Order: sequence, then structure tokens, then C-alpha cells
Amino acid sequence: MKPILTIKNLSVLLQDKLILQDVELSLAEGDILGLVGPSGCGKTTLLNTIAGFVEQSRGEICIDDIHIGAGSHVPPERRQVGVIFQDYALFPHKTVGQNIAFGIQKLKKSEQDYRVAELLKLLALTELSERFPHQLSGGQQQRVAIARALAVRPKLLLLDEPFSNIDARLRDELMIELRSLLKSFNMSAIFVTHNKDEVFTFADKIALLHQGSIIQTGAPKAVFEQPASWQVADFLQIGSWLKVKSVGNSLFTALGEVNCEQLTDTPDSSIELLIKPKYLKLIEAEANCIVKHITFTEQGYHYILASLDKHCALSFERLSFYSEQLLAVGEKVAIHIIAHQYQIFVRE
Ligand SMILES: Nc1ncnc2c1ncn2[C@@H]1O[C@H](COP(=O)(O)OP(=O)(O)OP(=O)(O)O)[C@@H](O)[C@H]1O
Repeated sequence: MKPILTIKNLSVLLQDKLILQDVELSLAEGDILGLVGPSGCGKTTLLNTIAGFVEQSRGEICIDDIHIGAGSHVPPERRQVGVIFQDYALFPHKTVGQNIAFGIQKLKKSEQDYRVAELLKLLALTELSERFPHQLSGGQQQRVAIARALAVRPKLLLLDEPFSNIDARLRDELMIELRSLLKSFNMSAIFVTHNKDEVFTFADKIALLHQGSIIQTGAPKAVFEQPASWQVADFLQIGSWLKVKSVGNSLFTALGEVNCEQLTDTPDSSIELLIKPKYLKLIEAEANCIVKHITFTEQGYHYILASLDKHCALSFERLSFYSEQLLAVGEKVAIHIIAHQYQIFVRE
């Protein structure tokens, strides 16, 4: 499929600080990318650089057939990019209709009216077209921001945390609606989020930004199943970490021995075993864990367990485990790792 966006070797320097470094990214036409990463890693800066609000220091950005090199000064309005800011940034003194028409004022009045009416209908805003932003709910304001961004018929839509101000009850519904709308336009989009559930519901692809560089991209399922590094697994909270000690061809953890086909020459002190909650089970045996905390969730009880022997070099404080069985805080239990269902990472 034809890429709508290709970023090569992109670096951004702000006030002498390297904020983005050698970013490589590509997005196929019609694909939706979820951009995730720890706070301050450069997500908003990356969106702003693609949109043309921040200048790149090095590298290139291609949006469809527009090529932007360092110093080539292509202004935001010539990049064919629509931006939806976290607070929607609607004009408070303009009506819904006027907000939507804002970016298309250079078009003939008849064309403006046609596009506004089309978008009002598509986003179920026709009845609200004369209202002002403060007379709308958060979800309605978001729809106006989307309509305003789509009015200019961009090739690429950039959304900075589009769902963070939306009531949790409405969020899923809105994500599903917006996704099918974007798909019906074959519109490519990049959205920033802190929430991994949003990536699964809304994105075709995920990119993980860490300290200004992209460290993994791929289909969400593939990244969650095969995180490329300790940082990816840790940021996405894919599972719990267990310290290890190797003896011959075996690895020992506070939950017992696991067979290991992945042994390297790396010292034990730098490697950790990633274990997903679903690969742990309760067994009838001598207790090795104590229940520290219980939360009731839709997936059953979520337990945080600590190892019983606190003084052992392999002890742990936070092991995430789900079960339908009700345990009590302070209860001692035996937990077993389901054979081979773990991954080993070098902690960096
Ligand atoms: N105009 C600027 N001048 C100097 N430094 C900046 C500027 N804008 C952002 N930064 C710095 O760049 C880094 C990345 O900021 P950015 O807002 O892109 O991160 P983010 O990943 O979007 O963070 P968050 O998830 O908290 O919103 C931060 O350290 C921030 O302080």
C-alpha cells in the first residue's frame, strides 16, 4: 500500500535540547497509528513537527507527495494535515457551523456551504449548527473539532489525546464511531494516547516513542505478544518482572525453576523474566507468595502478590495475577509459572 507519511532520520532540537532523535516512521494510506510513550518522550513534538508548528533540525518528512527537508519551510496550511488538539481549541465566539468553515474561507461560498452541510450531517451535528462551543458536551465538541479538521480534506489527521476529556462510558462508543468514519474516508491518522485499551480499539498500528526515538512499531497484537525490548514491555505493562539466577541450563526465580532456551552470556543481574498474568496459576503446594492487594475487575479478581521470602535475592514485591477465586489480603498461596510462557529481557 502507498505510504501517506514517511519520516526518515528526523531530529528536532528545541532550546539546544535534542527532543527527537533519528525518528523513522511510515504510515500507509488509510491506516490509523497510535503513538504511545512515557510523559515527556516527545509525542506532541512529533505531531507538531509533522504539522509544521515545530521545525525539524535534520531528516525528512514526506506527506503524500509533499517533501519537507530540514530548512525547507513548508507552512502548516500547505502540508495537507488536519490537527485536532487535546482541548479541541474551538473558537468560543463562533458557532458550530462557523468553526467548521474556518479553514475553507478561501473557497467559493457555495462550496463552503456544501462542505459544512455535508460534515454537519455526517457527524450528526446539523441540529447544533447554530450553537456555540460552551453549549455543547465534550463529545459534541470533539465532533465539531473533527468536522473542522476534515473540512480542509487533509491527507493525514493528527489527534493529540483525542479521548482523554471524554467520559469513560462514552469513550468506547466514540472511538468506534470515529474509527469507522475515518475508515469510510480512507483517512490516515496518528493519535497520541496514554491508554493501551485505546490503541487496541482505535489503531491499526502502534509506535512506541522512548526518549525521542521510536523503539518499536507494528500491529498492536504483535507488539504486545513480542515486545522488542525491556522498555517496550515495561511501558506497556505487559506483565510482571521476576529476577533470575542461572544454574547450568536452568533459570531459577522466586517461583521456582524454569527451563530456558534463550540463555545468553549476559550476567543474571541484568536480565529479568517477563511473565504475563495469564501464565501464572494457583497450585496446591507449599506457599511461595502472599496476597498484598485485591481489586475486583471484569476479568476476575486482580491480585498483587509479593514473594513470601522477602530476604531472598530473587524476591519480588509486585506480581500481577488474575483469578476467579476469592483470596484474602495476607493469605499465603502457591503460584506456579505455566511452563515456557515467559520472555527474557535485558534491563537497560
Ligand atoms: N518549545 C519547547 N522548548 C523547549 N523544550 C520543549 C518545548 N516543547 C517541549 N519541550 C520539551 O520536549 C520534551 C518533549 O515534550 P512533549 O510535549 O513532546 O512530550 P510528550 O511525550 O507529548 O509528553 P506528555 O505525554 O507529558 O504530553 C519535554 O522534555 C518538554 O519539556
